Amino acid sequence: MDLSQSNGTNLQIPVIDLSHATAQTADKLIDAVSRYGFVFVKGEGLGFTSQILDDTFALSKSFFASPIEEKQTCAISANNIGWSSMHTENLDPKNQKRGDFKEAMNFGEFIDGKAQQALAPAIAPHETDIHHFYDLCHELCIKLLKLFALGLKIDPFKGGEDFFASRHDTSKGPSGRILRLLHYPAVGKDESAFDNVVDIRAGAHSDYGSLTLLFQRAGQPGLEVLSPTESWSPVPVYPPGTESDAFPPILVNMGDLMQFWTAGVLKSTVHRVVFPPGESEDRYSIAYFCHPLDKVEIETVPSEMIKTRSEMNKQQNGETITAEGYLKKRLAETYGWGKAQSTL
Ligand SMILES: O=C(O)CCC(=O)C(=O)O
Ligand SMILES: [Fe+2]
Repeated sequence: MDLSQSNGTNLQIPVIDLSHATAQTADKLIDAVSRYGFVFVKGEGLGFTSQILDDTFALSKSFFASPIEEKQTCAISANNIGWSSMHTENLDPKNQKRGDFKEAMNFGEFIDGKAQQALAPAIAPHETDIHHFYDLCHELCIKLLKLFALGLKIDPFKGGEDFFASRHDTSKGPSGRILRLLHYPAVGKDESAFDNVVDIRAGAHSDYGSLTLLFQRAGQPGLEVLSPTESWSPVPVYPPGTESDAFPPILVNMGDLMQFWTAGVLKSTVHRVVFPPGESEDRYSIAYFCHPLDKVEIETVPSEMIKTRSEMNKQQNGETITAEGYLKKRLAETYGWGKAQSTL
């Protein structure tokens, strides 16, 4: 099978309304992420509004349109935060010679309301807004983590609903979470080097953390998910039934750490971003990569649904790994970063 081609089949990723979440909502979520690794969520009370999304995307657009010298003032550092220019990141080094044709701005954790890296002039005046967006993303992740724990029927005497959420409680310590603005520029028709070939903009990969939130824009599709039959399925921006919503539902996917933690019960699915040939509009997206606290030990989840498969979680030497150790290992594998500090 030619994995570079899209086959056009839609995966029908479920859309779940979190407005009045119950145990039944939790079961539906678990069903979706154990099947697809992806789920759309929407609902009242999540804090996201059309205005907030429009403003954050407008900020992203103005940052990426800034002169290169300004963007270079916040160039990416070895701890994975800052601006990465076109072709810097190669998410699929086995199959791609060149890095992805995209640029990104990664924000690490805010400390006392301050970003931990330099901010370019387009962003500096909006530090508080970015911080607010960051917080909304984290609150949604906590809500989802509680529902996952509920759906997995985690032993109430061993953390119950709070099992995952308490391990992501950022008031207790640092974590590797990242808010990422992404820009995929359109390539003019005459310059297109991609005629008749799929123009892959984010190489095939799975995410590293516990879960990822993805915000897409109307009219800017491109995400594809590798289906269990090993074909690429496009993910719509507005899945069926949401077409008249004020803004697209938020796409949630599991990261590799969550798959590892739940012994494969919750799936981390390979995905990529492709650009339609001749598309003249740039694509912008925003991702929030949620991670447990650095010092959290990724120990067996006390759930009967997971126990049977949990022995896979032991490292070869029988010790558990921390969230920080896991992330460093993955970054070192991809970028050759932090090898010296890696705990593995
Ligand atoms: O831009 C997108 O839609 C997806 C980006 C992505 O998968 C990533 O940055 O990990
Ligand atoms: Fe991703």
